[in-house]
Amino acid sequence: MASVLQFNGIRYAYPVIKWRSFQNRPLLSQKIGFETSVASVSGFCCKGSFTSKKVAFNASCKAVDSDILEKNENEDGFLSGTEKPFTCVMKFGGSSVSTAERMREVAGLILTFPEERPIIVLSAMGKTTSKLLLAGEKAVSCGVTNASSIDELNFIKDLHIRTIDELEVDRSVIAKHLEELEQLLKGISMMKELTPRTQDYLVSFGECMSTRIFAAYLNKLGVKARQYDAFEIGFITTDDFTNADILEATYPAVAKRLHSDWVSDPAIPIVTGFLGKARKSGAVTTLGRGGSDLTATTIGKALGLPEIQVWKDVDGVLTCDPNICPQAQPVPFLTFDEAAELAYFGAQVLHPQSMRPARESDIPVRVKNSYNPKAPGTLIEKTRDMSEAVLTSIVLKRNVTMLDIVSTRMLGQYGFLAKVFSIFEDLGISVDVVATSEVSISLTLDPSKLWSRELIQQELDFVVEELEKIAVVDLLQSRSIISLIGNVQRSSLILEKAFRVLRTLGVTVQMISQGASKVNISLVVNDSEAEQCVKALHSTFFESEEYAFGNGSVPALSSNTQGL
Ligand SMILES: Nc1ncnc2c1ncn2[C@@H]1O[C@H](COP(=O)(O)OP(=O)(O)O)[C@@H](O)[C@H]1O
Ligand SMILES: N[C@@H](CC(=O)OP(=O)(O)O)C(=O)O
Repeated sequence: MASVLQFNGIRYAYPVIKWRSFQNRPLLSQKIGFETSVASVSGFCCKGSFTSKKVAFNASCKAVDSDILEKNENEDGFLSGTEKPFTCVMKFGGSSVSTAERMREVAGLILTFPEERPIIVLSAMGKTTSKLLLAGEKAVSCGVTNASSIDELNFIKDLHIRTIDELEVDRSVIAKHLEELEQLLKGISMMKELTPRTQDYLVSFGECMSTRIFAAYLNKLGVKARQYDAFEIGFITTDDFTNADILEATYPAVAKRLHSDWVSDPAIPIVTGFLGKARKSGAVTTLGRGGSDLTATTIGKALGLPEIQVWKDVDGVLTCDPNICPQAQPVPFLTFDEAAELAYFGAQVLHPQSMRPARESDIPVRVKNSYNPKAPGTLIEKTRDMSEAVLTSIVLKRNVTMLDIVSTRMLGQYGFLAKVFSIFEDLGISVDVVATSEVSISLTLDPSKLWSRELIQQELDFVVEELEKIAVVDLLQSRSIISLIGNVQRSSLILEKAFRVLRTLGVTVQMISQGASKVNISLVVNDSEAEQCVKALHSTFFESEEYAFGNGSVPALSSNTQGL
């Protein structure tokens, strides 16, 4: 028996007989500790319920015919030449591949699952991206003669050459990139200018080098791997340098390229995270800091994969940033909406846009710890049991600008709101949190937009000037947004508890907003008080005895993880 799915014009045949024979084999998920998730993934690996479950993984996949290729099956029950090449995408962040030792461990982790055929997405090694950005800034003012001795350049060279030597792969793998990187910094110092376009090209060296080293290392181990620069294989983006959006054309292009290469010469793809190619200019773009998560979910959607894994240096998505609350605990389950909101409101652990492709194609995302693979991690899916859920996570976004805008009643109510938002639209500024009354609006401006567009005081002054034509405006800087992500159906309970905490601390909440997403309540406070508030809120919601996730306990470790 075989099933055939059609996706992006490619027909995939699934070996149902073979898959059924996997029934007694530990699943990937079990092996790395996803015990309670087995119910959600069992459909794609075995149980004979393949046809319906598998199709459900990707709405774009279309069941074409279930028996038509039956006669083409080989002895194993596999269809020769039409087997679906990849079983998951695994993204490893900078912290997972920061040294030669870490690269060895990640390779070992991948090889723990010989039955899987993953696509690997890698970020730049460790803090390479931040160092490249700093090197670029220094190059602008250091003078051509000093460009070669910029500290960050030498740090990056040392790190990569040391890694190559320790992994015993050939230095030639990245020699050209190191040479070109130095030339580029000299060019920047000559021009005394670093445009967003050049900046993206500059930081692309990080991912281009880490993937080349890792692919060479796998090949040295005898595991056939092929390196890919995302901007060469169909990642098409807008021309918004430093924060580009992925365009729809990416999905079929990437699927076609990875699939056809596999068919002609099977090898594990090692793809650069974070990078794309601008549709109009053809230049290299980046997807915003942390963008490799988005690369991974884009590949997951493009190929209709059953699972997307993002491997980090923490035990999953936590109840709070562990740098603020060291007692933060992993959240076992999240919905796409919760994860997106959490990321959007500042949790560094996931890229804000990364949930979109996964949600659109309904592919589960797992957040795992490459330093602690036995930890169950976080499973992100479309829905979860919210019956007892209260609060999932607390997120802090600092350095926010807030505007209080009070109408001078020159316009009617709807005219007033429309005019205010058209001013922001014209200036291309995103608004984060909004609270309105008939004659006034309080809102916060998205700080990431401010950074990426270098929205300086002058531009803020211009916004105020425009708004002052119709309103009295108060510009309030150094504010923080505390986002309470959870079950907003229980907002009374959340707010009652939260305000008790804030009253005890003597903190005044300057704005409150309950998002239409129904998973987020945002509170605006002064920057100087924010961290103390988050700690106290975390202690009340997550460290007291009455706390429970309300969605089942953290999945217990599977006995199959013992070998890891
Ligand atoms: N709610 C949260 N849950 C987990 N980690 C968080 C959270 N908020 C902030 N973080 C930080 O995010 C880091 C992981 O994200 P990131 O550095 O982008 O990982 P990677 O580089 O491995 O992709 C953690 O080390 C942690 O310090
Ligand atoms: N290297 C890029 C992209 C990325 O996703 O990195 P990480 O996975 O380490 O967050 C950055 O630092 O932003």
